[in-house]
Formats: sequence, C-alpha cells, structure tokens
Amino acid sequence: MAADTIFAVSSGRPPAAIAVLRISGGGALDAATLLAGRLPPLRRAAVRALRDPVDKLLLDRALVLVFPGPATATGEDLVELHLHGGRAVVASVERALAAMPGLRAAEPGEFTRRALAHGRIDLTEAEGLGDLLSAETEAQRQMALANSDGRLRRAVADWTATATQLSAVVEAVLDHADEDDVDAADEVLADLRGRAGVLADTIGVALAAPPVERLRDGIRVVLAGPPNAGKSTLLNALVGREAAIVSPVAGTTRDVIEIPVTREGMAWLFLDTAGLRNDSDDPIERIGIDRATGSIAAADIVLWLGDDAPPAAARVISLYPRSDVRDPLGADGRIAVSAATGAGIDTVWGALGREAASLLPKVDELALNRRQAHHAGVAQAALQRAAMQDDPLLLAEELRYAVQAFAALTGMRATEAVLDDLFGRFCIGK
Ligand SMILES: Nc1nc2c(ncn2[C@@H]2O[C@H](COP(=O)(O)OP(=O)(O)OP(=O)(O)O)[C@@H](O)[C@H]2O)c(=O)[nH]1
Ligand SMILES: [K+]
Ligand SMILES: [Mg+2]
Repeated sequence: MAADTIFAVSSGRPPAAIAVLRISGGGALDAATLLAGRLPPLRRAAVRALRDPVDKLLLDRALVLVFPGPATATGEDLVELHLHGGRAVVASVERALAAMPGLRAAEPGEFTRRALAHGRIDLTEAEGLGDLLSAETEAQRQMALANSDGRLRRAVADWTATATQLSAVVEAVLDHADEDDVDAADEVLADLRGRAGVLADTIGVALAAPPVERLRDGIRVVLAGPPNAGKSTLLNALVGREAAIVSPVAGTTRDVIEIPVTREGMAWLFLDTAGLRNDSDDPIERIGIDRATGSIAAADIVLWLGDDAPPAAARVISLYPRSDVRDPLGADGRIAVSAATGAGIDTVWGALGREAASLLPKVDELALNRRQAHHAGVAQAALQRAAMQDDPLLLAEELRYAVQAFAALTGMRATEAVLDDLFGRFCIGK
C-alpha cells in the first residue's frame, strides 16, 4: 500500500520573499512534472514555469529541485519548489497539487514522521528536532542540536550492542550447558553479571542528569516570606517590570503569580506568593497562603525573605530584604537586598545562577527527557536484576527486557500515541 504524497510550505507562513514548498512521496516527481514540464537534473536547481495541469495557466516561475529517495530528508522522493512567497501564488500551487490524485496537504510534523518511519532518524533525533524548533534560549538550542544530531541515538545504540553481546554469551552458555565443565560456565556467567551491572551504572549516569524539559520549562524560583517582606517588589526588580502589585498593605498578594524570564541563555519561572502568617482570618488570604505553601513544596529554589527559619524546601537562598531601611548588621549571613535601590540584586542573580548549574542538564553531557528516562529506567532495572541473577535462563530474559526498553527509547517500538503527541507539537511543513 503506497502512502499519500504530501506537500506543504516548509519555510514559514506567507507572505515572504520566497516560499519553499516541499512535495514528498511516491508521486512527488510525477506531480512536479505535471506542474513544471521537464524536470531539472537530480539535485540541481533550475527555473521552470509552473502551470496548472488542467487549464495550462501560468501559476509562477519557480526554482525546482528534485531529490530522489531514499537518501532524502524524508526517505522518499522529494521535490522542492522555491516559489515567490505571496499568499495567492502559494495558494494557487497548493490548489493545483491538491487536485492531483494521491496528493494531499501534509499534517503537522508529517515530513519528519516519514523520516522516522523510513529510518532516516530515530525518535530521540525527532524529539531533538522538535525541541530545536521550539528552542527559545541558547541552552535549549545547544541541547536540542546535540540530540537532533544523534548523540543519544548513538549512546543507546552502544548500550543495545552491549546488552545484545551479553545475550549472545548467555545463549552460548545455555547451548553448551551439558557439555562444558560447570566451573567454566559459572565463571562466564559471573563475568556477564558484572558487565550487566556496569551497563546499568552507565545508564544511571544519564538518568541522574536533570531532565531536558527543565531547559524549556525554566527553573522554578518561589519568592516566599511573611506579609509585607517585600516579595512582590523584589519580584518586579528581578524580572525588570511591574509584574506584581505592590502596596504597604500586608496581605496584598493572594494568588500565585508566575512570570517567565530568560536571562543569559537560561529560562526561569518566578513565582510570587502570598505572605505566610498563621493568624489571618481572611478566608481568601488563607487560600493564598495554602497555595504559597504548595508552591514552596514544588519549587526548585526558594528565595526566602523572612527573618525566621525558612520552611523545608529543596534549595533555599536566604535574603535580607529592604536593606536600605534596615540595620546592615542584621543580615547575619543572608544576602542583603534592596528592591528600592537595586543593591544586592546582582548578588541574588549570582546565587541563583550557581544553584541553576546543578539543576539544568549540561549541554556537553547526555541528558534525557521524561519519556526517554522512563525507558532508560526500565532498562536499568532489568540490567540490575540481571547483575544478581544466577539462573542463565532468567538472566537472558532480563537482557531481553533491557533491549526491548532501548528499542522503545529510540522509537523502534514507539506507539502511535507517542508519535501523535510528539509530531502534534511540530509545525506544518516540518
Ligand atoms: N524602602 C524599601 N521599601 C520596600 C522595599 N521593598 C518593598 N518595600 C515596600 O514594602 C511594602 C510591601 O512591599 P510588597 O512588595 O508589597 O511586599 P510583599 O511581601 O509582596 O507583601 P504581601 O504581598 O502583602 O505579602 C511596600 O510599601 C513596598 O514599597 C525595599 O527594598 N526598600
Ligand atoms: K504588601
Ligand atoms: Mg506581595
């Protein structure tokens, strides 16, 4: 069964100077011939008059490029038409293509999905591409580029090769179970268990890295402390705009206010919260305090503006706020900061940056997104069990589990749901 031939503008929404329209599939060359007449030599650009195949009316003069499959971006025959980028020009060519049997407009991400289906890329590279397209910070871009370029695919290929080798050894031991001497077989199995354990540890290193998603979602920094401590004023100073209401009235902030910020190539999410106090009899303020408590629990970093001991949280940076109107000696090891004068703001950013270093994956090291980490975790657990398994039959079974989990990680066994979810995030024409 031949799949449809698909087409879409891949260069962004018209109008633009040029619109690159791609056609991919078994009917791509025929479709292009219908429009352009004689096609240029393969992989060589040439200008052609594009005509409506039905009424022969001129649609555009365009650069035509023909790439024969399977060595193309999609793994199929691929044609690029570099059109004049006006809306009506693009629409007229799209209409002519849609009228041809077997041709239809591409769904979001469908070109990349075909690349995956034809083995041109694996799922980790497709995910890297998706991240690359949506990258808004320098850190995201670098990580996504490394993954879209096959860094993770190569690592998983190595893990798979090792696990497969180990499986072959167990099979050999099983095959010769009654001939060879038992001590030698035991020795081989002991060595094997050791190597399964080493592989489990290798995967553990990647699993220990912070999740890739944090690059995109940002580091969650919660400003917390008693009422009127100056939380909202400090938030505004940190994010550089009047994002939260400030007033001398204690209990001004009730809802949690989330402000995303990009700074020095990193994404941050700042959360301003209601002042914490036990004696509020305002039911709305009490709800705010509950929300504040929840935010603190889910924070990556808490900026604590209170004089009392901070609440239990993952990482706390203690501040001495409103330092312009307080005794400098009172800071007592905390970072003195004044939103009014700007004193100490850079120091707070410095402290945040130091904490961030361990919260974000490093661009030159392997890191996994949550989907990938799930499968890596399954493989690691199987290998850890293999490392303690005396029975060669069960050991072989664990190794098979690990290899299956690797296949799921790279998408060789990805479900439709996983693919729909991923490619739904892509734009049309990618
Ligand atoms: N002098 C001085 N006043 C400040 C500073 N920061 C905040 N204030 C004042 O302190 C008061 C309270 O500030 P907010 O930012 O509303 O304090 P908050 O902690 O958000 O208060 P709630 O939301 O009510 O819990 C306001 O009148 C601010 O102008 C500062 O650095 N220096
Ligand atoms: K206030
Ligand atoms: Mg406030």
